[in-house]
Amino acid sequence: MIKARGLARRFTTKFGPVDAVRGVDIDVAEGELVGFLGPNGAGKSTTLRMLTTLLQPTAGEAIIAGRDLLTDPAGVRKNIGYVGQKNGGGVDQRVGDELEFQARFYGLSRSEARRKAADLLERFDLQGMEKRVIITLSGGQQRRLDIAMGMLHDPRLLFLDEPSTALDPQSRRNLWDHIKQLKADGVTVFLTTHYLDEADFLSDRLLVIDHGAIVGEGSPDELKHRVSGDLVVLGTPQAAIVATKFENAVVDGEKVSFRIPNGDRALPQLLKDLDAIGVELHSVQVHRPTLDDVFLTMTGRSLREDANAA
Ligand SMILES: Nc1ncnc2c1ncn2[C@@H]1O[C@H](COP(=O)(O)OP(=O)(O)OP(=O)(O)O)[C@@H](O)[C@H]1O
Repeated sequence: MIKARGLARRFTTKFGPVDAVRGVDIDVAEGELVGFLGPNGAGKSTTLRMLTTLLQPTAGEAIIAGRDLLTDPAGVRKNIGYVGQKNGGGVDQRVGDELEFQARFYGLSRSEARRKAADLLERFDLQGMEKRVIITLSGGQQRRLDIAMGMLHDPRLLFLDEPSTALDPQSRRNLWDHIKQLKADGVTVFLTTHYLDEADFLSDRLLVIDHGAIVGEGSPDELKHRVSGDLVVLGTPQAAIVATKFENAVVDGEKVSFRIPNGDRALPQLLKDLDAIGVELHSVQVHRPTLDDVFLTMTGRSLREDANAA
């Protein structure tokens, strides 16, 4: 669905050139839900704007939904949906009017537009809201309406830019369910996010971008396994002795922690070995690595801190 090679964008500013995206390769198969994860300023929006024809790349090429980005941008536009960070349509319009107006814009007849609007309102849990003025909808309802508008022409590939920004936790979960449903309906989804929980929950596969370059790729679980291993924390009065057995072990009073691959599977043998050398244990915990551990290992920075600072 997406095959991009060496896609790059340099901005010229009065302070000199800014290489926002430095030659990225992106492959997305039909039916995948791919998360594009990175901190603020990493180059997510710039990449997305290039993939959706809104911004001309300074180098590289791409085939999007079967069309050539450089030679057939109109063809790309016809075959994709794009939901930006601030869509909203005409905020002083009524929900139903706006959907029908946009549907007519895509060439649907009046009756087809009405049918399509009703269908999308139901699909995105907005039944009965036709007559509401858009600005009176809740944040979550407005986001769902934005996505409904992006789906008016039944694109097989949908781009979502930071879909759940500024939503409360309950609305975010609800929106995520709708995004998962799109995938279940066969739509290929490519979304940008700087939220670890969103990337983890939604993505079949993640592309991690930092400073305009892709620094990691894989399913959330693959990335977590590959980079950090599981964190094992043992409570024992002999913490210092246990620490000598593991590389990178950290002792904190009567606690010792260290990382090992597949901690849950390794643990039974490990406990037997410790017992054999007379180590007395009070508690045992295994923590699976988080995507933040992954990001920290890849870039030396915590994405959580970046996200909190945003
Ligand atoms: N029009 C522009 N002119 C100059 N620099 C730009 C322009 N647009 C983006 N940049 C710079 O390019 C880099 C990447 O920006 P981009 O908006 O793609 O990041 P992002 O990952 O989407 O961040 P955010 O999550 O904040 O939207 C940043 O350093 C940004 O300041």
